Amino acid sequence: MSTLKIENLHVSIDDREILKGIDLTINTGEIHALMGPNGNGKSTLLSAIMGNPKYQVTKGSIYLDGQNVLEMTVDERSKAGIFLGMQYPQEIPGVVTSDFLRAALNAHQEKPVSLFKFIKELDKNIADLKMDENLAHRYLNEGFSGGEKKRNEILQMKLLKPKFALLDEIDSGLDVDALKIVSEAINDMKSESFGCVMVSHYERLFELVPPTHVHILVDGKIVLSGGQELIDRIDKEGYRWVKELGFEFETEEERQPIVLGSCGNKVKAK
Ligand SMILES: Nc1ncnc2c1ncn2[C@@H]1O[C@H](COP(=O)(O)OP(=O)(O)OP(=O)(O)O)[C@@H](O)[C@H]1O
Repeated sequence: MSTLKIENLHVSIDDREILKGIDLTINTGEIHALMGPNGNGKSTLLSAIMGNPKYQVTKGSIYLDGQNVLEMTVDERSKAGIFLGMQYPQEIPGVVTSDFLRAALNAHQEKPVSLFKFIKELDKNIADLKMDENLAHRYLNEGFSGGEKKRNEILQMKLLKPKFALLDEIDSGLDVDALKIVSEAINDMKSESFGCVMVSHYERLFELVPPTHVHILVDGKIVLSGGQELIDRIDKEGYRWVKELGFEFETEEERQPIVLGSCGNKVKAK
């Protein structure tokens, strides 16, 4: 089993503090849902774990099986088994998608993958994801539709086989059929050597890929952790009730998220 452990993480962008003390432990074999109102720091958390230099870690730690992730470069994090499926995948004109995928795969292995094996695996995954095979011969994400970009992120995940996938609104832009295909692809990855954090605003993704843990992030802090009952309540009532619980964090102990019982009541108050 592998563990990604985040403790008291504070992250700023241009000197504005966005994350204000995140504690989150993800083990392989677990699927964590991360929800929260717009602009409260969910993508910031995933980008900081992946090492985007725009996001400055000012306090706290991230460890992967005892290795200090904050001391690693982005490609070292990727080689160590962390993968980010981006909310807004970048278009890279001039870089052919299949060349990019092969280079990424080779960077993760001691010996380069043979062209035959790579093409076989690429073709299989493209077929599984019901992608247009011409996409692999086009420049990376250039002119791809929103849904094609998201499937391309999942294609990368399937080829790289990370220990931990951080999927940022992977469901946005997907039509109902594509959402089922992508969900199946995530479910196929499930194993004792794969863990996942999925950010989404919508219950549907979590119906198709049921999470083992659910967290709500408000104003840079994980304020509630629980199970499916949190998703159901957010779907019915939005976030107002979460904000009305009122959160102030003055001590380390208070910073621990509240855990809700199955009926949605607090079982461990701050
Ligand atoms: N590159 C950036 N430059 C400046 N501000 C940023 C940048 N990235 C994020 N922010 C700001 O940080 C805050 C948190 O943004 P973030 O994208 O993490 O929120 P989120 O919870 O993922 O929101 P959403 O649900 O809308 O995707 C927002 O106020 C956002 O404007």
